[in-house]
Amino acid sequence: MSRAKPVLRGLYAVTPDLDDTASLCRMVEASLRGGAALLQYRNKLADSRLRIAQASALLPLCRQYKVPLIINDDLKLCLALDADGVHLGASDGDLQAARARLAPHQLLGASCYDQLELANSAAGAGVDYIAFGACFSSGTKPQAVQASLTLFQTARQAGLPDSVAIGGISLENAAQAIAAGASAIAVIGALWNSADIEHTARQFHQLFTHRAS
Ligand SMILES: Cc1ncc(COP(=O)(O)OP(=O)(O)O)c(N)n1
Ligand SMILES: Cc1nc(C(=O)O)sc1CCOP(=O)(O)O
Ligand SMILES: [Mg+2]
Repeated sequence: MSRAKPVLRGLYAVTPDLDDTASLCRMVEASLRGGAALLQYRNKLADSRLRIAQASALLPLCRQYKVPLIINDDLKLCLALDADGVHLGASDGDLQAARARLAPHQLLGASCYDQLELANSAAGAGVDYIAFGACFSSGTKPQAVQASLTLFQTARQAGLPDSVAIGGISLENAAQAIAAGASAIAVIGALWNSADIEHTARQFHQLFTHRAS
């Protein structure tokens, strides 16, 4: 049976660098209860054994909530687990080669930073979404380049794939990124550092359900 491609809209929760897998799963489940639409497994501090263990633990949780699990950086891990997609940045491998190895239902996302040229070439390589950032100043990645919110509308008008806003997204500024044309908002700090992850995820989610488009 062929599997449909997930819709890319809403809160895109990106995991924190946690080595305690049980805590990670509890936090992720709270975000899923709150309505996270996509989950990215990203752990920049874990070795490959821990990454395999954590992604393997998150996959059944995501399946239970019918939320796609996207693996950051690691196409091989995505393929080994039959996860729902992979996110690649500029130094994480060739997008066209990744597209060729992924099944049609698996998502491919690409970081485009502040560069429309990268978005154009990512689109040519067959990505499902492009990500622009940092949209705001990011505590997680303070060195990230700043990306203008005008990129979202320009990308949309150029017929490029759906775009994700990342970098410093909070409950205070997320509506600006959505109004600018972002289909999804990728969040680390403002979600996982909040006192009530489920409630915070729900508030992000509601930013999408309370508007027409
Ligand atoms: C949705 C999304 N957008 C951008 C990134 C950043 O990717 P990259 O530039 O490869 O940096 P790292 O996340 O690998 O540090 C992302 N992960 N997700
Ligand atoms: C992983 C990442 N990539 C970025 C980019 O600009 O490409 S900004 C970023 C960090 C996002 O974390 P927070 O929501 O805590 O700012
Ligand atoms: Mg990367």
